[in-house]
Amino acid sequence: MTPLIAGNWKMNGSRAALAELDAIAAAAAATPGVEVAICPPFTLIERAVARQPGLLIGGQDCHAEPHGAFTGAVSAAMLAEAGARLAIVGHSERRRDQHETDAMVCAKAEAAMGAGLMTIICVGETEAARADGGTEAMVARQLRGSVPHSAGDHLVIAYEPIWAIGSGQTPTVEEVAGVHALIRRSLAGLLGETRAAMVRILYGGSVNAHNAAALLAAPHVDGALVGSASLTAADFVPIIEAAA
Ligand SMILES: O=C(CO)COP(=O)(O)O
Repeated sequence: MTPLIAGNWKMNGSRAALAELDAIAAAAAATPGVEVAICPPFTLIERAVARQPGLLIGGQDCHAEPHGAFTGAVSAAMLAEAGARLAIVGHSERRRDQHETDAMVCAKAEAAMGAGLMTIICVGETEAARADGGTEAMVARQLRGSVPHSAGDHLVIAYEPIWAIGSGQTPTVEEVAGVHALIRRSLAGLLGETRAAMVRILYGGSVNAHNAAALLAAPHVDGALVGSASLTAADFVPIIEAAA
């Protein structure tokens, strides 16, 4: 399986920051065995695609409906028309701040796949669930609710423990391997063994140049979803290289 290293710029970046894509694209071209994606804010997608057409450029969200009276929202088809080839849905920051439920995330994922976009569905436990030993139950429940039954090879899952995002803390490599194995088993139950085997499962949460190699070497870790360390080529390129 080709590893995927995806950067989520969140609400960061500017036209000037797109200059970082040049060195990122060069690193991606030099490591053909690794797929590299950047998800900038919506407003930068077209320029990012124009600047580096070889990179996979994506959106950080999409609406479940194709069009209509949804002020502030962007549909999956609009992302695709802007040149995006993937979409992140169900990021924990949107589940928290926009109150997105599993059902809403599932509808967004269906819309994104319907528009032909590679679709990264994010799951991950809260700190409280982890403290109670509830990590696997929470992740399995999110998968059951968020993964469309029709999902095929466009599907990517990102396991992002909420407490690890932006905190500098990560689970141990063994813990990550355990949750990724659970995700693979859950997907097999939802989609069947054959389709589940094709789904890339990314780890996200405080991935950096120092911890990437160990995390990416864990079983069932097929790439990374990177936040702050994707904002500059200096931080992101070593993570791409660690996946090679
Ligand atoms: O939320 C994340 C990516 O989607 C992870 O963010 P950080 O890499 O900044 O912890």
